[in-house]
Order: sequence, then structure tokens, then C-alpha cells
Amino acid sequence: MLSVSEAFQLIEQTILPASVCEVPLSQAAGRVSACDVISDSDSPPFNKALMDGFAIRTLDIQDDVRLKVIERITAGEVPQCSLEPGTAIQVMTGAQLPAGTDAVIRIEDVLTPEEDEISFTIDSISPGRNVMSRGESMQMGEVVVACGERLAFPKIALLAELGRSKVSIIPQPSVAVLATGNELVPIDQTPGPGQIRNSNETMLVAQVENAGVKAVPLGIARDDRDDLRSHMKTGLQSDFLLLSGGVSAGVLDLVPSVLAELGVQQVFHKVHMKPGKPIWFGVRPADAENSRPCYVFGLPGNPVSSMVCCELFVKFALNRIENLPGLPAESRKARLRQAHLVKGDRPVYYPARITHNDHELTATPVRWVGSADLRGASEANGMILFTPRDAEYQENEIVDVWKWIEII
Ligand SMILES: Nc1nc2c(c(=O)[nH]1)N[C@H]1C(S)=C(S)[C@@H](COP(=O)(O)OP(=O)(O)OC[C@H]3O[C@@H](n4cnc5c(N)ncnc54)[C@H](O)[C@@H]3O)O[C@H]1N2
Ligand code: MOO
Repeated sequence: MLSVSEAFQLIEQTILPASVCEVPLSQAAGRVSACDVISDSDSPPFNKALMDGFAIRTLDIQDDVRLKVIERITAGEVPQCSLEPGTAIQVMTGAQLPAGTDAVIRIEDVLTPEEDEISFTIDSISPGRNVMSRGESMQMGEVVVACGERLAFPKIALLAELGRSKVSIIPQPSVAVLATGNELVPIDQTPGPGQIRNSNETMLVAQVENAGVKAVPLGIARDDRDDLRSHMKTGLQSDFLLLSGGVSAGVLDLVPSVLAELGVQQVFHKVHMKPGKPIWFGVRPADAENSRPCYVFGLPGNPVSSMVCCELFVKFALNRIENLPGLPAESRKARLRQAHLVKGDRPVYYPARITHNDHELTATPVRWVGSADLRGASEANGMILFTPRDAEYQENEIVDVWKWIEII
């Protein structure tokens, strides 16, 4: 059976990074930049007042003084006067500092703020006080966004400051999620005898969205060739189709054969891991009707199998199409907080609480009884990899972990 690392290699070889496109900056949040962005200007573009007050030249001032106010400049205005000894220019926050001035006295620090004259004490001034110098924040020629960087709101704001109203990005892949199974009912219904709610669909949509990509739920397909075929046809119009259920050895596990009928070529089926062993992956190549390939994951129906396979393989695939490095590269080292015995011969991706403690990560396995135990896994924010071995894993050993969720 395929190993997890062989499965990663096959996914990497099969998925081609998407072509670059140019979009308005307003549509770029969350996307990956397809090029380096180099600043074409200094920021601020001029020496700038950071407080409402009076611009002065500190060198001219020897003692506590009175100065004559010769001009008033608000943000957006350009200074007209130049400073003479014994004068000051009133400035508002954001205004360009007049030539020859090098500090701003805050209006609160002026002793007698009269219409055209001010007085203040020498200790309220020093060169550069309340001033941001030209280029102090950013210099022309600096790389401010690296190719391959995800554009979160701080970088979007910086690109706006730079006037990049259009940016080159890797487009967001489209993802469809389809649950399969006769036993499933929608989550707003009460299951009848032998039935359960379709929790995997909502879970997978949330997981994909946690990776910064929108996913469209397609509902439930019954374990029936015609119903599977018609639902799958819709899903195959996306860049990714995530299926859950129907990939192991049961009489109604029809997913692989219906996918084959629809021209989806199997890349692998079954990986030596727990949970998630029956995972299926394939591709419907681009053809006359479809300009782009569709990559299909048949995720095992057990909720935690689907969850773990999505965290490992689907997220790796999403990163690959966005031309990003990703899992397994994102594994980290953590100190195990309690002894753990691995049963069986498959590497186990075990749900765990990963926390930051002082200067290191620690990992505590949650109480979990297997791939159908969603309640146990719901206490986890990540997973520990336990590779099989005879000896028990000891408390304080260093293990490989993946954090699923950054904020908890
Ligand atoms: N003879 C064998 N039996 C099984 C094997 C095997 O190798 N040989 N593998 C086991 C493993 S491991 C897993 S995992 C499951 C995966 O099976 P399927 O992908 O075929 O999934 P189903 O049989 O359809 O369902 C399994 C389980 O999950 C529940 N389920 C399915 N869909 C959902 C959903 N959308 N939301 C919530 N729960 C769902 C379903 O009711 C079943 O309880 O197969 C083992 N069997
Ligand atoms: O490996 Mo399965 O995924 O045990 O439930």
C-alpha cells in the first residue's frame, strides 16, 4: 500500500499550479501574489507632521521662546512660506513639513497659543520630535510583497498606498463538496432509524474555508449510480471535487467506479495510514468541454478520516494549485505531554491539543476512540503523528505535530 509521503508525491506530480491572472486589488484579499512587488516611492513621500501643532527649526532655538506664526498648513496643502528665525508655521497632522523645519511642538505643549504668536519651554522640543521623515516607513526599490505571499489585509492596504489598483495573483480554485450515502439526512432534520446527519459536508466546507478558499456544498448523493453520476457531473465543473463516503469495500461503495465512468482517472486508492486508509485520489483531465482539469478526492466517510485526510492531502493539494509549499512541510516539533501506545502497523494521525508553553509547543492526545469519534476529535486543534513501534511513546518525547487551527 502507498505510504503517506508517496501519496504527497503523486498529488504534487498530478496537480499543476494555476495560471496567473490580474485582478482589481479589491478582489485580491486572501489570494497569493504571483510576483514580487517593489515600492516605486518613499513613504511617507515628504517629511510629515505627526501631531497638530507648530513646525519649528530646533537649531534656531536657544532658550524658552516666543515665535511668530506666519502660516497655517492643513493636510493636503503645500507650504508657501519659508521659515525665518523667530517664526513658526502652524501644521496639522499629516501636513507636509515646511522647508527648514525639523520638529513639531504639540498644541498642548504651547504655553500661550495665541492667534499669531506662541510661547513654549525649551524642554518641549528636540530634533525630529513629532515628525516622520520621508522614506522612514518604506523606501523606493524595497520588495514589499514577495512572490508566493498570501495577501492578507495589511498587505492589501500597503498595495493600495502604492497605487497598485491591479495585482497579479494565483486565482482562487473552485471547490465543490459532495457527501454520499443512503443513511445521510441534512443537518436540520432528525435522523430516522439507522440514519445519521450529514456532518461531513459542513465540516469539509469549513476546513477548506479555513485554508482561505471558498467551497460550495452540493448536498447528498444517494448510493445509486444515477444519483451519484448526476451530482458528480456538477462537481466535476470545479477545480476540486471533494467526495465523502463510498470508497471502501462495501457493496454500495460505488464512488470509484462511477468516477471512472465519468472519465476521472485514478491516481491512487488507499494509503497506509490511520485514519483515512481508503482515501481515493484522481483527475479528470482538461478536455474539449472543460478547459481545466478537475482533481477529485474520495474521502473516507468516517468523519475523522475525512477530517484528517482533508487536513493532510486536500490542503496540500490546495497549496499546490496556489503554487505554495505546504504540508507535510508545515509539521512542527512538540513535546508530548503524556505517554501513548500506538496500536496496529499504520502511522496514526492522532487528534491532539497543541499549545504554546514558554518557548516550545506541547501536544496532548485527546480522548479519542477512532475515526467515527467526532466528539473526541472536536476537542483537538491539531494532530500528532505516531509512527508504529514496539515501545510506548514516553511523556516528554519530541513528536511531529500539525496545528489545524491557529487561533485556539
Ligand atoms: N471491509 C472493509 N471495510 C472497511 C474498510 C476496509 O478497508 N475494508 N475500511 C474502513 C475504513 S478505514 C473507513 S475510514 C471506512 C470508510 O468507508 P467509506 O469511505 O466507504 O464510507 P462509508 O462506508 O460510506 O461510511 C463510513 C462511516 O462514515 C459515516 N459517514 C459517511 N458519510 C458521512 C457524512 N457525510 N457525515 C457523517 N458521517 C458519514 C457512515 O455512516 C459510516 O458510519 O470504511 C471502513 N470499512
Ligand atoms: O482508517 Mo479508517 O480511516 O480507520 O477509519
